[in-house]
Amino acid sequence: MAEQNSFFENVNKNFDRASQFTKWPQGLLEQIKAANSVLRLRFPLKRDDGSLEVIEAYRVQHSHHKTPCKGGIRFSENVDQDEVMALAALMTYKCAIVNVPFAGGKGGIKINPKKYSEFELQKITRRYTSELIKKNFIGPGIDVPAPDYGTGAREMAWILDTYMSMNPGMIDGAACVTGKPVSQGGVRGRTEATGLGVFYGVREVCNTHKVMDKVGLSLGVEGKRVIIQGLGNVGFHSAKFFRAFGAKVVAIAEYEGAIYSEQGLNEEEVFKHRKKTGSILNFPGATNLPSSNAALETECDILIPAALESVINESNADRVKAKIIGEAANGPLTPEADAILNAKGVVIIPDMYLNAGGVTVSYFEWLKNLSHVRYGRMEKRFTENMNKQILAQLEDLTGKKVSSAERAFIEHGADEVDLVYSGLEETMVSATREILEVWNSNDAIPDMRTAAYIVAINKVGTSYDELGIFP
Ligand SMILES: NC(=O)c1ccc[n+]([C@@H]2O[C@H](COP(=O)([O-])OP(=O)(O)OC[C@H]3O[C@@H](n4cnc5c(N)ncnc54)[C@H](O)[C@@H]3O)[C@@H](O)[C@H]2O)c1
Repeated sequence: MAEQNSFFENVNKNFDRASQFTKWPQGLLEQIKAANSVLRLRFPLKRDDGSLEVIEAYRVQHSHHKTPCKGGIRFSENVDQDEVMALAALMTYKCAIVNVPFAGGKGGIKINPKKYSEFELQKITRRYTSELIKKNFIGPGIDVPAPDYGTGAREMAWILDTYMSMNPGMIDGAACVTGKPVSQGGVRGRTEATGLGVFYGVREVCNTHKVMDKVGLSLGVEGKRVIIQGLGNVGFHSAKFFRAFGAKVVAIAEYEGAIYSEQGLNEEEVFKHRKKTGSILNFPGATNLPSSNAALETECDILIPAALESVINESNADRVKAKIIGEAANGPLTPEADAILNAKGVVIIPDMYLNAGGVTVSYFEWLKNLSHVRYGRMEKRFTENMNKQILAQLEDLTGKKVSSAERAFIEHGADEVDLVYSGLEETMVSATREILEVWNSNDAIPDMRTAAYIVAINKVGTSYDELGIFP
């Protein structure tokens, strides 16, 4: 097997393939690709047993064509500078595609969070935040972190508290980080946003005749057999929405193994079982697959890798049987796997926009924090009846059923979660259509990933073009 490229090289390889379909000069393309600012940190942690350990961490601001930079913070043993640069680059392209006015950033701390106590994790997070503050790598208008692999609302609250302690009285301070608990300025719907966005994006692709004819499947997600890799934040919520909208989750993989059930798995029950027993295996009514990776190679309509990068590569791509792959994780396919699967006619819905639900809803949270408004429930009481009438009239007028998010929004009034869901749905549907339109516009564009990169490069390129080059 040939030596694998690094993750950042893979991102740039995809970029280069797409850039041939754009009009931008080579120099500008090189600037768009480059990771502008890379912060490499080493700091000490005093562990609970009194010993000292050196912690390795990064924050990368990939681009500054818009501010602030935006991107999650990952806690994982695999973190290195290259990975964080790649993830930050993907954030730049992702934000451009979904028209979120941020540039890409990403952070990473090279730890396995399971090996540290809660107190130690808090110390690591707070020290990391203080380093970001000192180096001007965090702030509502500078760079705004969010959750990613291995982190969640708890860590975001620690970041907020550290930021506010070191910037007392700052009126917009809550906007320094997103994905916070709702009680700390977070927004309802952020936790499930990435998984819901994955669902909306895949559903829109599944509603497209051209794609479904190509892969030989009937229209719609209903009844489709789905496999999910990784039952974390993104995988769990993707599974939840696929099931809720009539698809069947036939297999779920975690790092310790994978389970299969032709009848379909309930992700909530699987999650509880894993919590109780410490393993996904031996779930009542399901069969254990021979290995975790076997799930990737099991027959299904839609495969959702929602764990980590490069899980589908040259060594296993030809055994993948899915007809559609929805890249919920960042970079789950290497370019070699991409080529093998494209040659087999598989439709791959690319990470750089499919998992944009998180950053889209983070944008809503950031706006909420800056505007100091509360997307409240007051309006709900006053508008409920009126909205029911609007719903009936809308269905009469258009002669078709309104979407579930529209229905929720209209029936229940301007509830925060409804606003978030409908905003997210509109964003994902428009982005999918824009990418499919570019893909269909030129037979030489090989796949959806290339089309998505073309959309992103054109938007970032236009920004540079209009702003001019300083000085
Ligand atoms: N959280 C977000 O809002 C968000 C947004 C955009 C993209 N993403 C991407 O989605 C992916 C998952 O992120 P997350 O936030 O859900 O992380 P998470 O930590 O909540 O969950 C990841 C899960 O994957 C499992 N896993 C790890 N290796 C595995 C393997 N080899 N096989 C099967 N399962 C494995 C882990 O045990 C964990 O349960 C990452 O690539 C991340 O960058 C996350």
